[in-house]
Amino acid sequence: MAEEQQKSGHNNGGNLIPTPEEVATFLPKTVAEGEWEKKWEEGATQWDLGGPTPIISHLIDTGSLPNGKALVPGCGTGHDVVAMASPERFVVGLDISENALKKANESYGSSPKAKYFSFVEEDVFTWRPNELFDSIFDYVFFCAIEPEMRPAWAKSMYELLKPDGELITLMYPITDHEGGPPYKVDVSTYEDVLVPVGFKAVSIEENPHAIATRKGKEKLGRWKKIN
Ligand SMILES: C[S@@+](CC[C@H](N)C(=O)[O-])C[C@H]1O[C@@H](n2cnc3c(N)ncnc32)[C@H](O)[C@@H]1O
Repeated sequence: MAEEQQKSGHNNGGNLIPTPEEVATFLPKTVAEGEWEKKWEEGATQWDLGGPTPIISHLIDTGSLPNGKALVPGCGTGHDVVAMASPERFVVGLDISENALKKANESYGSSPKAKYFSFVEEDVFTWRPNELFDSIFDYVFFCAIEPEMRPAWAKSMYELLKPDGELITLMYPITDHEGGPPYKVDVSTYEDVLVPVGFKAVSIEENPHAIATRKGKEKLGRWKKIN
């Protein structure tokens, strides 16, 4: 059924799942207008933590990140990508911004881990590699896209993962502010788009490792792709 939903672009459970043609009509907003590139050029990147988000280090230390091939969509300067990379886990950091990836390469291009990750300049909504991923980690990407793109985001996550792949969402910001980006989120915001395309929540937990300014505004969601 999930497959049918994807192909049809029909309304399921109140969520419109766009066809690739519809997604293409959204793209001018995020890509052609060059908004993200401008932010990177101007250094208006207040979201950048300057290092990996602490929950990633915790998941690595506790052996709770899947091995295999991992994707970080909207990876920015790639701190999480490099932290996650290991001989057991090859990580692809994807971003549409040439400037973001230039910074990522400047910072990490000569890292001793360089053979375990790569940065790819592509659009999450249209990029479909031949080889699918075992896991995807989304942090500050879901909240950065326009809310009407969320069904297309869910569809992309589904299409980029292997059949039993895992999507890990660090849900942020769980607030009640208006506007964005970042746009406010909550658990149901993710459920509303992930469940109709074929994901099941495995666990949703508070993030005790959030940085001080994000404390109480983050939850870690782990989702399995079911068919
Ligand atoms: C708010 S930043 C977050 C970066 C990083 N995840 C972090 O937490 O530091 C969102 C990133 O998504 C990228 N982005 C926006 N739309 C994208 C798209 N359609 N495909 C790939 N990357 C995209 C932007 O260039 C930007 O680097």
